[in-house]
Amino acid sequence: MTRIAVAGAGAFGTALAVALSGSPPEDCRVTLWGRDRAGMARLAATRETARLPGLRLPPALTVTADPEALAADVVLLAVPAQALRGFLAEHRAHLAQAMPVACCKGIDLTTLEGPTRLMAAALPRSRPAILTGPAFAADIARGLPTALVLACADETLGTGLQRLLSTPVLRLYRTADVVGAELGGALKNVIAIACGACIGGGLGESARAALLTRGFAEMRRLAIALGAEETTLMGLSGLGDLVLTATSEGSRNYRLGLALGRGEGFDPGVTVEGAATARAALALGGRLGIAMPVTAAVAGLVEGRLTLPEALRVLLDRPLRAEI
Ligand SMILES: NC(=O)c1ccc[n+]([C@@H]2O[C@H](COP(=O)([O-])OP(=O)(O)OC[C@H]3O[C@@H](n4cnc5c(N)ncnc54)[C@H](O)[C@@H]3O)[C@@H](O)[C@H]2O)c1
Ligand SMILES: O=P(O)(O)OC[C@H](O)CO
Repeated sequence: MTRIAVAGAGAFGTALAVALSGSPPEDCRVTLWGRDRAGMARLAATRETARLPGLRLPPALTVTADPEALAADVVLLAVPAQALRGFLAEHRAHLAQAMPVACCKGIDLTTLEGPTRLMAAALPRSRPAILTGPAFAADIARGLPTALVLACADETLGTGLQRLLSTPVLRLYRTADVVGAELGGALKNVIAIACGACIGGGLGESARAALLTRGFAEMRRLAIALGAEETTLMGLSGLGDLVLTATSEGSRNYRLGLALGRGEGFDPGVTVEGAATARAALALGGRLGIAMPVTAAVAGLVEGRLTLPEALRVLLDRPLRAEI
């Protein structure tokens, strides 16, 4: 019997748990763990969650707030990237024997490290993996067809996880390029905020295409300098996720951008990974001497240091250059 635990009962964790328990491989049990005891008791009773309206949890899915559930064979970590370090520190003992799979997209603002480095530091005996790519939780939960990428440096473990976590409609590709997969997922959120601000500010779809493309060039530059392979960035986690997130109001990052562009407020309780990651990526770019003008504009916007017209002027006033 393989025990899969999903840690984090937000939109993505719940969607993954639902997808995996809807058609579990033989001899597999799926448990959704959340930290909020009252909330998890309510979820167990009602089988419904406000995070995914209209969804009913399948009967095969166990939900709990008991941290013992984290002592599973495979644990999918679907907590926000900025919460991952704290989560790992708090639950290190339970996770010690597990195969951890990051399911979050971001760069930790304090350490400037991605989820798999944080996992390797907290759980030194583990071989961390990451599951990422273009998919909204609501689409996965509804059983719509989606494709993600599973990255693990150990090819045997990666192949096992790919089989375990694929379903008839959730198709997993595999890569050994963990750095590329996690940076593709983290950095696309920053560019999605820029694209949302562009549309929210009435700058037009042509400007958005330019931002998306030049933002992608920036993503590739930083990721490759940090050890990623270019092909990974051209795949599902990178271009694929950027296209989804930078063009859809289903994305929270894009919606934050829309609000910034329109000069409207935005609920600070909503998980928007790109806001902190813009600052982290800018710091990494500074450390490596990599120009990141779109990321700098996003960091300036989210911190309130720049208005949209100011950010636009900075981008347009840059010296003319070759397209690389
Ligand atoms: N929602 C999506 O469509 C989607 C798709 C792909 C990837 N992701 C990624 O999944 C991650 C989680 O996003 P989400 O959409 O589930 O967000 P969410 O806001 O819906 O849920 C986050 C959950 O994490 C829990 N949490 C926060 N800090 C915690 C901590 N220290 N310990 C334990 N639990 C904690 C919260 O209580 C909440 O239940 C993000 O990195 C996001 O980029 C989301
Ligand atoms: O709602 P967002 O902006 O966090 O995007 C969700 C996923 O990352 C899309 O792949």
